[in-house]
Amino acid sequence: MQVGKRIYLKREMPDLKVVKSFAKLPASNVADCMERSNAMNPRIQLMSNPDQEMCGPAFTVHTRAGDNLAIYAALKYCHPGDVVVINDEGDDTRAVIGEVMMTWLRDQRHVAGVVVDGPMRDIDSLQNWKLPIYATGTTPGGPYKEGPGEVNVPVACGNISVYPGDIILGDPDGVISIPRKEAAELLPKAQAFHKKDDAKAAAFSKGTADLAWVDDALKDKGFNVIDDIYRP
Ligand SMILES: O=C([O-])CC(=O)C(=O)O
Ligand SMILES: [Mg+2]
Repeated sequence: MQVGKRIYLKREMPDLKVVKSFAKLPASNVADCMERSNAMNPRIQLMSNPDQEMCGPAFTVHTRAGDNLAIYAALKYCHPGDVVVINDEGDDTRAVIGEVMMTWLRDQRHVAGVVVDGPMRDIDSLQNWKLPIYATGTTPGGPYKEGPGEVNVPVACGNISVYPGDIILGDPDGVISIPRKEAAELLPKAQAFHKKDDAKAAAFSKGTADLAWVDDALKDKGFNVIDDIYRP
């Protein structure tokens, strides 16, 4: 089989009940429960105007820099509820997707979202869409359609490894990837963390939060609290 031109139609899939449950949690809380890892680089920006979180199994695409033939293959083969995750080899000169392809993904494939580690175009219209769309920016520069590229192989997106079938969760903060095999075990921890985080915000609002630990940490790490002004 020709490496660089493999299009896998099948993936190991996550438990879809688990996927649905993650959709109710902030991406930040879930990432915190993975030792604060697995959050994509902030160059991956929310470009549309969704009214709910993006959550679904990754349908991955590795496309050649500035080329979108492999993304067209994904258009053919992806499924309802998928999040299409695209690695564009770090190119920032050409948009590899725009309104025409997004219209198909929304209306014919009913995907849960699209994440492109590269530029897109037709933002004038797409910025108002409810479909969650993440990309690094926009350019009118268009893509080639030559290949090579691959579908449903491991990809890097926003500096994070994404395997086909990993759970992709996105909200206005950005996007995280949850490893498929660990997702069910992580879910209750993330739900408990989220509850605690809400309670924490309430305690900070009322002034009942206990910040004694800050003094301990500063002392422990050798900080000096100086009752004087800074003099150059
Ligand atoms: O021309 C392309 O392949 C990408 C594009 O603008 C669209 O999907 O609307
Ligand atoms: Mg277009």
